[in-house]
Parts: sequence; C-alpha cells; structure tokens
Amino acid sequence: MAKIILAGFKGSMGQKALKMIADTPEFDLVGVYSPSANQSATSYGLAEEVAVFNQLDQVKLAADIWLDFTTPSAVYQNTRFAIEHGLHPVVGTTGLSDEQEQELIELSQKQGLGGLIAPNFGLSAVLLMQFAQKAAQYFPDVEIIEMHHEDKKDAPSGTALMTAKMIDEVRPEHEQGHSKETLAGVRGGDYNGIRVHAVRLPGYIAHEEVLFGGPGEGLTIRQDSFDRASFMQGVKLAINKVDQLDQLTIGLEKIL
Ligand SMILES: NC(=O)C1=CN([C@@H]2O[C@H](COP(=O)(O)OP(=O)(O)OC[C@H]3O[C@@H](n4cnc5c(N)ncnc54)[C@H](OP(=O)(O)O)[C@@H]3O)[C@@H](O)[C@H]2O)C=CC1
Ligand SMILES: O=C(O)C1=N[C@H](C(=O)O)C[C@H](O)C1
Repeated sequence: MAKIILAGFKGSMGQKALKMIADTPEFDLVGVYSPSANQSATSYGLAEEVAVFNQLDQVKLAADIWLDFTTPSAVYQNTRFAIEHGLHPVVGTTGLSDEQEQELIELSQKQGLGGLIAPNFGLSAVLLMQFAQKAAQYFPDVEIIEMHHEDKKDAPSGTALMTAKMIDEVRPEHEQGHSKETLAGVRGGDYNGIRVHAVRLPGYIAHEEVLFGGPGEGLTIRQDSFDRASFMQGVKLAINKVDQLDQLTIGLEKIL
C-alpha cells in the first residue's frame, strides 16, 4: 500500500489525482498540502483521517510518496523538502530550471532516494517527444507549437521545453529562417535556434504540434490531451515504480 501526500490538491490536476488515488485500492491518501487550505479534510470531501497541511514545515507524516501538482514557484522547495524527508517525489509540476533539477538530482543521490519528474505524464506526449527526436535527425528544420488552457502559469510548457531539448540533442546545428520581425516576438521563443510558440485559449487543455519542413515535404506530429484523465495512467505508473529508481530521474519514458 503506497501512502501518498498530495501537494496542490485543490488545483485542476490535484482534483484529478485525488479521484485516481481514491479509485486505486493499493494507494492510500494520508495527507494533502496547499498554502490556502484552511478547512477540515471532510469539508474538502476527503476521509476524516487525511491530514490537511497549509505549511510545508508542518508536514510531518509517515508516507512513501510526495505527489506534486503545484506551481512553478513552489516546486523546487517542495521537492527538496520531500527528498530531505525520505519521501519519493513524483513531480508533475513544471518550471524547474536546469540548475534546480541538477541540485535536486544530487540531493537524491546523496540520500539514495528514487524520484521522478515528468513534464508530461501522458503517453501521447511522451511518444510525440520520442517521434520528434527521431524525425529531427532527418528534418533539422523544425518549429514547436504548444497550446494550453488560459490559466496556465508558465510558458513555454514543460513538455515543449523538453521536446526542444530532445530535438536539440540530435539536430545538426544550423540557422533556420531569415525573416526580420516587424511585430515583436512573432517568430516565437528561441531554444538554440528551435522556435517555440505558446498559444493560450479557453476551451483548450494541453496540445502540442511539432512541424518539420524539408525540400518539397513536411511532417507534422501532434498530440492532444482532451481531458486531464490522460495524465493519470502515467502518474499511477510512477507511484508504483518510483521506489525502484535509485535517484531523481527526469521523464516518464525512463520507467515505461
Ligand atoms: N506533468 C504533467 O503531466 C502535467 C503537469 N501539469 C503541471 O502541474 C502544475 C499544476 O497544474 P494545475 O493543476 O493545472 O494548476 P492549478 O493552478 O489548477 O493548481 C495548482 C495548485 O497549487 C496550489 N499551490 C499554490 N502555491 C502552492 C505552494 N506554494 N505549495 C503547494 N501548492 C501550492 C494552488 O493552491 P490554491 O488553489 O490555493 O491557489 C493550486 O491549487 C503546473 O505546473 C502544470 O504545468 C499539469 C498537467 C499535467
Ligand atoms: O499546465 C498544464 O495544463 C500542463 N502542463 C504540463 C506542461 O507544462 O507541459 C503538461 C501538460 O502540457 C499540461
């Protein structure tokens, strides 16, 4: 039975995760955390014995997993706290810098503790990133368009950033396009020459397209998360496998 503390339980992903945990007999929710939590567990629809925390340093509970769907500004501190307290972090929250990830990996190595950070727990997104990396070996001209709901705090999405990094690992270096911008930012963000465009629209959930162009041909790879349920199989897998890892690891594909 995996004992889980869920950080960010009031958010969109937190709510989906609560349902997934409740529907999974081998998972046991023992605590929830959100700085704005000020009511009892039952008033949030949780079992009476679930501990509700609104301060990180008050989270003192025997548990196995720290599941984090919070905010880019909180995720570093939360993950550090989890590792220092021997809780396996399973982190979906985006926005960690490369330096922060590296620090957390080193801390997990010192503690000998497995954990997983996945910018995207959806299988379609994981496959999109892998297919895009493969295609970039042959089509070095590429642009990424990510499309999300209007409440998303960070841009670009963690998935788009990871897609760009994976493409960058294999893509022959070259200059792409020569347009002079007459409208500031119109060519999007620039990750080592790979253009990344972020769309925010009501009605959208999470979607990404990777567009490749070559002489006389084009290739578009697209994935859609039409519902946040799309992330829950990956979260479940991570909770079940995280104790088999020997350090903090990046990317769901590492445990598929
Ligand atoms: N890896 C993946 O597959 C996925 C990752 N994500 C990522 O997960 C994160 C959460 O997304 P989403 O649920 O849509 O966002 P929401 O804004 O809906 O939820 C975030 C929650 O975090 C809480 N919160 C704010 N500050 C803190 C803090 N300091 N410590 C703990 N909790 C805090 C908020 O509390 P309050 O309500 O009180 O403000 C809120 O309930 C984002 O980074 C998003 O990019 C999203 C989908 C899939
Ligand atoms: O904020 C979201 O919604 C999502 N965030 C993740 C990201 O930034 O890539 C994963 C997915 O795109 C949904």
